[in-house]
Amino acid sequence: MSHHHHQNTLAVDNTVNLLLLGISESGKSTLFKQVKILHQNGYSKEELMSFKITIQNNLVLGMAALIDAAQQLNFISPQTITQQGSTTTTTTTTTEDSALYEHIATILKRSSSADTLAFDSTKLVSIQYVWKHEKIQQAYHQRHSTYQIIDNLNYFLDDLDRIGSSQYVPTIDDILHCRLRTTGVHETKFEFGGLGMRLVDVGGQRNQRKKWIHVFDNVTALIFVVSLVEYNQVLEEDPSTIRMNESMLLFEELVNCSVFYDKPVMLFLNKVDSFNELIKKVDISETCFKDYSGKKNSAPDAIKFIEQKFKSLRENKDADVFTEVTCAIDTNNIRKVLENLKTIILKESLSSK
Ligand SMILES: Nc1nc2c(ncn2[C@@H]2O[C@H](COP(=O)(O)OP(=O)(O)OP(=O)(O)O)[C@@H](O)[C@H]2O)c(=O)[nH]1
Ligand SMILES: [Mg+2]
Repeated sequence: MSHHHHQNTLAVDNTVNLLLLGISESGKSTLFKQVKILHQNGYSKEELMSFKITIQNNLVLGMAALIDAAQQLNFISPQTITQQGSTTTTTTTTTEDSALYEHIATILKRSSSADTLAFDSTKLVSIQYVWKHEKIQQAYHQRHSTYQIIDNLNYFLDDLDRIGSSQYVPTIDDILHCRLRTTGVHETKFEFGGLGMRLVDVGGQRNQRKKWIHVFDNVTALIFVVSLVEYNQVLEEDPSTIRMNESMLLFEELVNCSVFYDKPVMLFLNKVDSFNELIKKVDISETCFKDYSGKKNSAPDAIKFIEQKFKSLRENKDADVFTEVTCAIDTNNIRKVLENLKTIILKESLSSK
């Protein structure tokens, strides 16, 4: 095949334009980070340090969300904490309980003027105490689907001594585990097996999606990212909607619109590591897949089912949906996934005329 054939699907400058789309927290930016690790220069010390604040915010905001959830689920009493973070309980509590509420108050304390909850090292002991507390652990492992806890909170909380130290420099693993919501449009270019690639990352929350239209020109392939644990999570923007349902609606809308109708579509079923744990506790038929009649608590069966659900949404039956089950925080996994992606892109661009 001659190079002329590439021109049909690749952009005029022979660049492969890849678009990462999907709802919030599906893992788009984590994949974007992997490209930097695998195909660009990785992270310099300065770049690693720039994540320190994000990680510390993950710690304290994550803890606050967990405390809130523990109250809502009645693991700890809700009346005891005021907005200012002081305890107001007058009921008799055990010594252990009053220690817990004091530490909670310390974590939720806001610096005098600013009203945002911020990290400072004086909160470390309290974060450690509260995280280890039995009731908080129970709340965390309840994994109830109606509250918002960032995915990898335990990763950071279990390593508090390292992360809280004044000498702390974030590692690559820390970067891959931390959570920073994307706003706006981010693009990066890299060379991969003789191909020039351009990868675009956008924010997935509802209020970010109106910006997507601006990146729909000259797309080579769509990479739609779904977090497999979404079946047990609700949207932050709209707690009455199960995330997986939002993902399916969005996928259906995108793959059937004229921009992507004939384009290669890659479906990344992400967070398989967390999914493999969750599926043991919560079956997909308990939440958004009431029609699932496969083997209960079986990861492979559930994944197959979810894959079929998504695939069936594509109206263009001449076009495939290429599925990859991924773990975006695992660099070796993403190395293989990107190899497969390249193979598919090359095959597709050759076969389309
Ligand atoms: N355990 C685990 N965590 C993951 C995986 N992929 C992403 N995460 C975590 O999930 C969280 C959200 O990932 P992001 O990449 O920021 O999600 P996003 O799709 O860019 O979200 P928006 O920018 O809001 O659209 C981060 O804390 C990631 O570390 C995975 O495969 N396994
Ligand atoms: Mg993002």
